Parts: sequence; structure tokens; C-alpha cells
Amino acid sequence: MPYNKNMHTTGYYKEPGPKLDEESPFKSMMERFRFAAEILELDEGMFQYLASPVKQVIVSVPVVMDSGDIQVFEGYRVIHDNVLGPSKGGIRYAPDVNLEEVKALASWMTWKCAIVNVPFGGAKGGVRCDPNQLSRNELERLTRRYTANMLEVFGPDRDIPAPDMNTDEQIMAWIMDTYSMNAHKTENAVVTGKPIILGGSHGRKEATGRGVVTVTLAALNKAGIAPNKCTTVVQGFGNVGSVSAKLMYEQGSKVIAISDITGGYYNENGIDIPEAMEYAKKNDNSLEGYSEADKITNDELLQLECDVLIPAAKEDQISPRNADKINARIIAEGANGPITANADSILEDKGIMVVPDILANAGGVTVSYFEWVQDRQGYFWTEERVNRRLNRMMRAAFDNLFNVREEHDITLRQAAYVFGINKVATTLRMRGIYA
Ligand SMILES: NC(=O)C1=CN([C@@H]2O[C@H](COP(=O)(O)OP(=O)(O)OC[C@H]3O[C@@H](n4cnc5c(N)ncnc54)[C@H](O)[C@@H]3O)[C@@H](O)[C@H]2O)C=CC1
Ligand SMILES: O=C(O)CCC(=O)C(=O)O
Repeated sequence: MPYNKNMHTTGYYKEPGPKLDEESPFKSMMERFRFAAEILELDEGMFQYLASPVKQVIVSVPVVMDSGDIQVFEGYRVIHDNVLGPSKGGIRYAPDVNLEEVKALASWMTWKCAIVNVPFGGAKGGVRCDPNQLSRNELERLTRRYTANMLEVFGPDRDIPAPDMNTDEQIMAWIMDTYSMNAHKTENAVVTGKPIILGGSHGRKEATGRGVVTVTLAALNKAGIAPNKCTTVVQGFGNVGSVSAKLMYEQGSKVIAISDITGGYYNENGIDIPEAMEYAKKNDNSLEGYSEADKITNDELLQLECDVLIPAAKEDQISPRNADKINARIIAEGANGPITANADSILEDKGIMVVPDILANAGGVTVSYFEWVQDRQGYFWTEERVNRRLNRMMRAAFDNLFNVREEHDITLRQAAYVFGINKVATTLRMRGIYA
């Protein structure tokens, strides 16, 4: 029987879902999933299968702090699906990480990998901690203990972590080393986003922002706007936000505002992004005190009039609370889940083209795939080759979803869910796991 949202579901996933807040990434993911399930006429069993993660692991992570005291953190890894291949997805360190959030992020990875056509399933992990309060040694002990507790989950053919919020190349290096020590051999393909000297790929660090800009240029082209005539606003100035801002700046776009956790920085004449990056680098990765622009709030930044808005910080930034005040023509979601599902129709009514996260930020996992391939072959590519292939795959994914959008007369986000879910469901039926 085809899935229908009024149907009583009897399996693991029950409407309206376990203890969800009014707005939560998991709720947003499920609302969009349901829409696609109806278009695809997924039957109840398939709906249940794809709505339920394959594995959810919670570990306690005891760490001896520099003071000698023991502090216990909670760590998560959710494998949403592994039907297309080993599961893949980042690990984030943040004080508010929780299982529901990681479940949403893991499912997004499944659809994202399907959309860019990389042979991976979806996963995500996190440790509930405030990395700003930890010394480097504490961070290393936390990372190694989390990895030790996940030895049976991770593996180059099983589940392959990568960086996400507040995790970087150094943390990936500690994960690789801990896993390798226990495997009694060097296993560099167990993690991606590593330092190049340890088997990392050229271009991985910039890949997510590069992919965001590739699809933004494609969207600008559809809207008939020249990149060197457009204005851009970027929320978040970490890995994804700063690279997106820099590459839009290099395209000749006037980047009129940037932001981080300390607030927004606005200059109507445009911000010199390489200079702002230099400032942040010297200032502990913070824009605090940046004086070449006026200080505004992150809320004000999101409402600025611009051609391109790139939310590249965190989830739930645009919701019914502020969606009708958004003044952008195109939104390219650098972050995962920056727009809540109940804001989608408000933005659609305003005629804003949204390039959804599971397409827009898929450049990271695409180059992670290249890194995994290089590690397994022991043969490493030039940066030029990585970037060329990345641009080609992102552009192909954009064009494909644009066609799906036109075929069904739906939004680009809905097209992304329809395509991603259909691909996983079709693979599942062929494998015969689902009978
Ligand atoms: N790093 C990667 O390769 C990928 C990251 N993403 C997503 O992109 C987003 C950002 O990730 P990264 O750049 O890696 O993280 P990051 O930790 O390098 O940077 C996060 C940035 O957001 C800022 N920020 C945090 N809270 C904020 C708030 N409330 N308001 C404004 N700014 C805030 C931080 O100050 C920092 O500038 C996340 O949603 C992540 O899941 C998605 C795909 C891949
Ligand atoms: O590079 C990867 O494997 C995953 C990146 C990630 O976590 C994401 O796309 O959200």
C-alpha cells in the first residue's frame, strides 16, 4: 500500500516522531521525506525502512582532564543507511549535539551521497562537548577515546568519518592513528579530511565551499544574474563559510556581509575577503573586532537585501520567525539544515530559489570520496584534477536535479529528496534486502 501521511504507521518510525521540538532538524528532514514518499508512492514498508537508521550508537567518553579529574562526555554515531556502500559522514563537537540532531544529519548524508553519485551510505557522529573549553591535550584524549569506543563501527569498508563543525584535519589525524594502532597497520582510508601528509586529498579542505560556489554559479546562471554583478551575504566564517565567501569574491561578487558566532559584519561597498580571512586566522579563527565593516547581528545579516545568501553556520537559522523578511534572490545552503521545513513554502511564495543543503554542500563528501579512492589505490591526484572532477560532479548533480524539478513541477529541494530517496529505494529493491 503506498505511503500516505494519514496512515497509521506500525513500524519503528511512528508519527509524529519521538519527542520532537516544534522545530528540529529531524522534524524538518521527516517533513520533506514524507513529501517525497508521497510523490514516489513508496509503500509503507519501504517508508519505514528508509525512515529508520540502521544503527544508533551512544558511547560514554571518559577523559582525564589536565587537572587530573575525570570528565565523562557523551558521543554518538548514527548510521542511517549503507545500501549504496560504506556509510560516510562528518563528526561534530558541540555543546548541544544530541541523538535527534545526529539522526537528521545522518539521513541527509544518505540522500546527499545518492545525489552526487558517490558509492556511500549516510552517517554522522558527534561528541557533546565545548571544544573551546578543552586544551589541545584534552581534545586529543577525547578524540582517541571516542574513536576507541567506535572501533567496531568505523572502518574503511564500514563507516568512514570526516570533519564537520569544530573538527578539523588534526582531529581526523588522531582518529586515523587510534584506529591504525588497534588494527596494527596504517589504515588511512578509515577517515577523510586528513592532513595531506597522512594521505589526505588536495582540495578537501576547500571542497565544501567550492561545491557551494559551483552550484551558486549554476543557479545565478538560471536566474540570469552575472556573478560579477551580484551581491553576496555569508553566515558563518568557518571552513564552509569562509571558502564560499572567498570564491564568490574571486568571481567578482560584492560580498557585503559575513558573520560568525560573534555577530555580523556589514560593508555596503564590499568586504575584502582574503583580508578578513587573514584577520580571523590571526584572531583565533574569530571575526571579533573586525573593523573594516559595521557590526550587525546575525539576524540582521540574514535579512539584508542581496542576490545570494549563503547560510553556512548551523541548523534552523531561517524559520517562520524570519522567513518573510529574507531579501535574497538565491539561497545556497552551505550548512546542513539552515532552513526549517515549515519555512520552505514562505520562501517559495517569495520566489526565492533555494539550492538545498543535500546538493549545495555535497562538495565535501565528493572530495572525501576522492580521498578514500586515492588512499585505497595509494596513488594521489593533483589539486587541479580534484577540483576539475569536483566541479564536474557538482554541476552534473545540479543539472540533474533541475530536470527532476521541471519534470514534477516541484522545488529544487523537493527534487533533491525525490531523486535521492528514489535512488536508495531502487537500489534496495534490486539488492533484495527489501522483499
Ligand atoms: N566541513 C565540511 O566539510 C562540511 C560542513 N557542512 C556543514 O556546514 C556548516 C558549517 O560547518 P563548518 O564550516 O565545517 O564548521 P566550522 O566549525 O568550521 O565553522 C562554523 C562557523 O559558524 C559560526 N557559527 C556558529 N554558530 C553560529 C551562530 N549561531 N550564528 C552565526 N555563526 C555561527 C562559527 O563561529 C564558525 O565561524 C555545518 O552545518 C556543517 O554541518 C556541510 C558539509 C561539509
Ligand atoms: O566528507 C564527508 O565525508 C562528510 C561531510 C559531511 O559531514 C557533510 O556533508 O555534512
